[in-house]
Amino acid sequence: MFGFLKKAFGKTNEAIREVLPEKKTKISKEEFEEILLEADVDYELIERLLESLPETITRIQAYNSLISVFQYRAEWIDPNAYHPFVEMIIGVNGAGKTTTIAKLARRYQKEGKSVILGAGDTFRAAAIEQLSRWAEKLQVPIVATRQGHDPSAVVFDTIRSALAKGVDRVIIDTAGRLHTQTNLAEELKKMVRVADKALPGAPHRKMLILDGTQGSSTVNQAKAFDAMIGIDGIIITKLDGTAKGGSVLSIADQLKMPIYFIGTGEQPEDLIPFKANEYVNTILDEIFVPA
Ligand SMILES: Nc1nc2c(ncn2[C@@H]2O[C@H](COP(=O)(O)OP(=O)(O)OP(=O)(O)O)[C@@H](O)[C@H]2O)c(=O)[nH]1
Repeated sequence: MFGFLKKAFGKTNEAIREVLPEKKTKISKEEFEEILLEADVDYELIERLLESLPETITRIQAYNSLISVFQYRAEWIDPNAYHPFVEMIIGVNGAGKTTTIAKLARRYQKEGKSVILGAGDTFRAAAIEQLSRWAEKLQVPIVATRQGHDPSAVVFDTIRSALAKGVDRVIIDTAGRLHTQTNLAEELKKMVRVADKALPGAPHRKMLILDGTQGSSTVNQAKAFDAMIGIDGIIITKLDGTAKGGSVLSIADQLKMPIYFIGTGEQPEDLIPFKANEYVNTILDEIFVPA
């Protein structure tokens, strides 16, 4: 797992090495500040972190400082607590929703769970096609209608089909953009209401997909979606292709929501559970000489 994370943060680690060509046992406050800036951590957060640190910083001190960002109370949702477990995948177009749905489906299959997909982005024909292709590749059933049809009908049919067939996990795609933001909010709210009608309590998890290459600016997107329907958790994609790995800290700090997974590539296997301690250690391994 550690190796996977290292690979995912390759570009961020390169950026750190530019600031600090050689690993050290202690670093100065200025060096720590520069490293965090280079990794795209929000400046206001950096200032806060530096405030409580001494002029020269050891690994333990840096660890305690960075890990503190993740120490907020958040409710973690366990898919195994529900049958079927219904999950809605939310986010702007291009964030990586479709690919992430494929990754989740593959992951659940590996856990021995049966999966059904719902093609709830009926705004774009391409989205329906793309998800259908993944369904075929992964050999999972999919409920899809034609472009322009009501996505809430897809939600209802997908959940009912899961109930009828005893499927374990339901993953529903949603539109990332409609003609107006108000339309999008109304559509997402209706999808949530209809899910609850099909199965009281559903959807159990509304998962937001954030594009890691967009850095800390994704925080505003997240707040907008959270205001619309309430977000239960986050997946950050494309961290493998960017030096902005530090944005995870800003996202955690500002949203205080569970970060469930990070996307580390374009293949269905490229999804790893996010663990704050591994993340912090991956960054610190690049700064400090091994103890
Ligand atoms: N390197 C990398 N690429 C990713 C990752 N996740 C998604 N992508 C790529 O990002 C692009 C957009 O992903 P999609 O899954 O199509 O995104 P979407 O949010 O469904 O976007 P639309 O299809 O435009 O709605 C694709 O080329 C994916 O292969 C990731 O974790 N790492």
